[in-house]
Amino acid sequence: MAKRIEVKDLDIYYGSFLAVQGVSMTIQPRSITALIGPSGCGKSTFLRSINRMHELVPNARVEGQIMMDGEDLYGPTVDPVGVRRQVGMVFQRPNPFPTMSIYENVAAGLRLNNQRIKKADLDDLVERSLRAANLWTEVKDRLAKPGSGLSGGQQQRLCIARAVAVQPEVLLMDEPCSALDPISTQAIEDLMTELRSEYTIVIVTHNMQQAARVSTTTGFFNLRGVGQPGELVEIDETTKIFSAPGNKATEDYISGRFG
Ligand SMILES: Nc1ncnc2c1ncn2[C@@H]1O[C@H](COP(=O)(O)OP(=O)(O)OP(=O)(O)O)[C@@H](O)[C@H]1O
Repeated sequence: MAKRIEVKDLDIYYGSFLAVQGVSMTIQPRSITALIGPSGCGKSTFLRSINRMHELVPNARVEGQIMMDGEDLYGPTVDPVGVRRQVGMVFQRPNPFPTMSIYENVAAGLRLNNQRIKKADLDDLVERSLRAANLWTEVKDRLAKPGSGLSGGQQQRLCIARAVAVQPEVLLMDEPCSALDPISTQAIEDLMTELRSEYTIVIVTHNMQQAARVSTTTGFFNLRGVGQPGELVEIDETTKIFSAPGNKATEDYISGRFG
């Protein structure tokens, strides 16, 4: 299921404001790529360009190319809704559909994709997704209860179950643990490590220890200067970035000298 993403010379705009400039990188399948960097350097903007959510902002656009297993995600005939189905996203704050039950939260996307799905098949997929998100045992006796009644960490795992239910190729996670306590954070990190074997995962995090713990590859973004666009400074194996980065700015950032 996992796919390789190749980004070439990507520029990302909000209207006339160039927020991110000249990003080129390869994101490997069955791996976790962490994106780190100071506030405002464009990590979230870049992440949202991978599933074409960026263009939901009025007048926002990209130039350049993002290829997923050879297919240009911004090709003229490509349906952005289809891209978002293949490239799932988990946000900073858990955002389950508040009035829906736990079951319906996971089933909603499946129903949208396949309106004729049989109840037994849906039950099976909901269970599988909740198991994949390490949530099944905690919720199996309360599937009809609202998703909003779960703890923050459980809600975030519910959102991950909802994202994996539609069997995406890629999972984007924008600071998925920043609203969670350390125990829930560990549960999500363990889950990411398990999901790694099946997906291409890209995570934005401010937590350097988290990037070091969970990711295989780390990309460091920085601002070229005040009022200047963000750029990808370097990307390499996580162990290398945290032990011997190639760039002074990366070293300063990971050692806490700025950001
Ligand atoms: N909807 C928007 N409209 C206009 N400009 C935006 C919008 N969202 C972000 N920006 C701008 O784009 C730049 C990059 O922002 P972005 O949120 O991607 O950075 P970030 O690295 O993810 O920051 P943080 O770590 O604080 O979340 C910033 O200058 C920001 O002000």
